[in-house]
Amino acid sequence: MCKYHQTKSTMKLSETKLDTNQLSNRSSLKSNTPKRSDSCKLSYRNSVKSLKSNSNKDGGILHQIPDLDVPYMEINKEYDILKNIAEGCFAKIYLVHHRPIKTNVVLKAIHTELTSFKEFIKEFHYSYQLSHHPNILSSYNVAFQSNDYFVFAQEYAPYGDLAANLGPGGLHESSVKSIASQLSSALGFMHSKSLVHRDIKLENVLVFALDFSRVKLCDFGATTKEGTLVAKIKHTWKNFLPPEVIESVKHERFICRTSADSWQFGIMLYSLLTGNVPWRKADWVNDAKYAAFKKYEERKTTKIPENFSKFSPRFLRAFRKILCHNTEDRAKVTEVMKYMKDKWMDSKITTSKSTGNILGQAASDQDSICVYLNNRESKNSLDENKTRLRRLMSTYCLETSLDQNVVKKRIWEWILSCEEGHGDDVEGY
Ligand SMILES: Nc1ncnc2c1ncn2[C@@H]1O[C@H](COP(=O)(O)OP(=O)(O)OP(=O)(O)O)[C@@H](O)[C@H]1O
Repeated sequence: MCKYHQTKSTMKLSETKLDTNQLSNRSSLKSNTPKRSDSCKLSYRNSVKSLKSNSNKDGGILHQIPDLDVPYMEINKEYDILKNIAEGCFAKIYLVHHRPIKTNVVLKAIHTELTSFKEFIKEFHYSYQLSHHPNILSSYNVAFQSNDYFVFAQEYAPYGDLAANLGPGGLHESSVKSIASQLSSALGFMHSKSLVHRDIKLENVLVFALDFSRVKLCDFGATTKEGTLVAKIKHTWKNFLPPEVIESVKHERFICRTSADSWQFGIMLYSLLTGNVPWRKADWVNDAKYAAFKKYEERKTTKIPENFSKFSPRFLRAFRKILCHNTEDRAKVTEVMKYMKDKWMDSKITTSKSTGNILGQAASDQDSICVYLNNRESKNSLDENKTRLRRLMSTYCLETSLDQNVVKKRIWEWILSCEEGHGDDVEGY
């Protein structure tokens, strides 16, 4: 069997055929350093063993980001690029064919100007170490630098991400339950190791079966140990940010908690069930939809907010707990499992689920629009990405027929307004 395709339970680093040792002919990044690929392998073999046997809450060795070096190699030396799958805010995602092993894998290539080497190693470390969970994307023990990119290898998700699979009316309740249970398991696993993902969104869940019976969490670029002081992640949808993050003072750090993942998980469930987001921003002062929900969640009114009226009373209870404003009282991600036997949508509600009624609000969320357009348009995205972007925007009920000159102007305004705070969006270790 191809070593890339071994099941996670049997995948050991010593058996991973294409590992950094196989890149040993390539010059080390720092020629005066010892052969770092050896220490990388050793370190990881130990840590995988420890991780499996380590049941204590602090995650043990998982939190020790190794002091690795990676070899230099040009991608085309061993790989044929088959497809540019996507461009995230930080990374280019390529489907490639690895000639020596004759197999297809994905390379995530992060521009060296967009990340530090330390941050890259941190993402690679968490991606690799969490890989043995069945609902977490498998990353391989392959990392290198190529020209201006830090690169690591992952398995390929044939059906893209959840955003690309979500229509305007949302998914069927049974599919959402299946996705919810898999993500609850993946996130519950991370939380049991005191790790916070910090960027739960539709684009970070990859689809391996068209009936959603196999989905996997990806993108551990923002993953952080619980309790660490962090700054806001700027390049993400504001709709998904929890209130405590929205409320955090600009440029000031805050303590990262697993409750933030619970919140984003709750917003994702809403999005999957409805094809919409519940509000533009969890800011009760400036967002009427969130203000109405907060009042209901805090039992200051019995009036169900209009955009929540389509859910069953039982699932409304779940939403109240997972979208609880108070982080101390917010439900854990695993709480959703208690509701698997209940109906989630209210069958009495017959109105169409697909009304894009937050267009007015969402279209004014220029940061969200610009983050995406800036990211994809300015990098000469492929048509495929543009289609995906349009689909994604329609999922979030964002205007898709924008005047491109207006868009460009907004992008530049946004870039200029961000420049001042650039570099604040990544936490320290
Ligand atoms: N292994 C994979 N197989 C298929 N598609 C993938 C894979 N990894 C990533 N993608 C696609 O590429 C997109 C971007 O990937 P990823 O989130 O890792 O990059 P990023 O630059 O860190 O993203 P972000 O913009 O969220 O910061 C994903 O949303 C998904 O659509």
